Amino acid sequence: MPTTTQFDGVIAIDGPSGSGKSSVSRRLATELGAACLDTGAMYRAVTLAVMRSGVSLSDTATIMKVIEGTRFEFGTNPADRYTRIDDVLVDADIRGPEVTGQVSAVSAVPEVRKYLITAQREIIAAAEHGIVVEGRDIGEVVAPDADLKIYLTADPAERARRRSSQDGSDLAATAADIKRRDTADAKTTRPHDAAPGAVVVDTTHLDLDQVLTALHELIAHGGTA
Ligand SMILES: Nc1ncnc2c1ncn2[C@@H]1O[C@H](COP(=O)(O)OP(=O)(O)OP(=O)(O)O)[C@@H](O)[C@H]1O
Ligand SMILES: Nc1ccn([C@H]2C[C@H](O)[C@@H](COP(=O)(O)O)O2)c(=O)n1
Repeated sequence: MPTTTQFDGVIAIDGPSGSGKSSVSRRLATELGAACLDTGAMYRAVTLAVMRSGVSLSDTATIMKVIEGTRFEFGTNPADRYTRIDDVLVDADIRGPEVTGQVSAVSAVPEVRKYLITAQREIIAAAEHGIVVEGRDIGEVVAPDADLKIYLTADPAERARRRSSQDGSDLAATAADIKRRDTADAKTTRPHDAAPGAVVVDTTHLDLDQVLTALHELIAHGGTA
């Protein structure tokens, strides 16, 4: 079992789709007694709200009216992470194929990013006992002064294998979807590159316990390998 390390700062975890950001962030936050923020869930939630509204993705002004008129809530307790839209839990809906197919396009709208980055910084500032924040642009854009920046990655084939064994999806279709999303996300963020100052953790040959052990060692040594 990884050792528990005292930490009450900000940890940024970025990486491509399926690299293990959510699983690792939730466990790390639990072991540190910190909060955790899934920024991908935020992009997914606004995507769902926009899709439900029927607004065209090219109509930025109306998209923003929909988003600003919607109540979003994001739970940051790692034991009880949730996403609500207008008081209704939407965790299953935001991870379904329809939202996954549209989220890169909505995330590419600059006004949407500005809105969510402001919200993310507010949540980070309000965290009282440290926070682990996961996404694609945390170490570079959202929290460039994070105390520790991690770039979590794994071979695309291994990422597809993990995702497909998690949800029972067809391996080839999952690999194609991961590739499509990495390519689409690369137009907006840099899922293939570590942020300046980030430590690269390649998990291709590491299980979750080994990843957690590596992260606790990094925290204990001030972010150096
Ligand atoms: N080191 C690991 N070894 C084995 N399986 C892992 C490892 N890390 C994550 N997994 C598994 O891989 C799958 C994808 O992980 P996870 O959802 O945490 O990735 P993610 O980077 O948050 O993905 P996305 O960006 O698509 O939300 C999960 O089933 C998770 O349990
Ligand atoms: N900081 C972030 C987080 C996520 N996104 C976009 C790109 C992803 O395809 C999508 C969903 O994220 P996931 O739940 O798969 O981690 O949201 C982003 O642009 N910036």
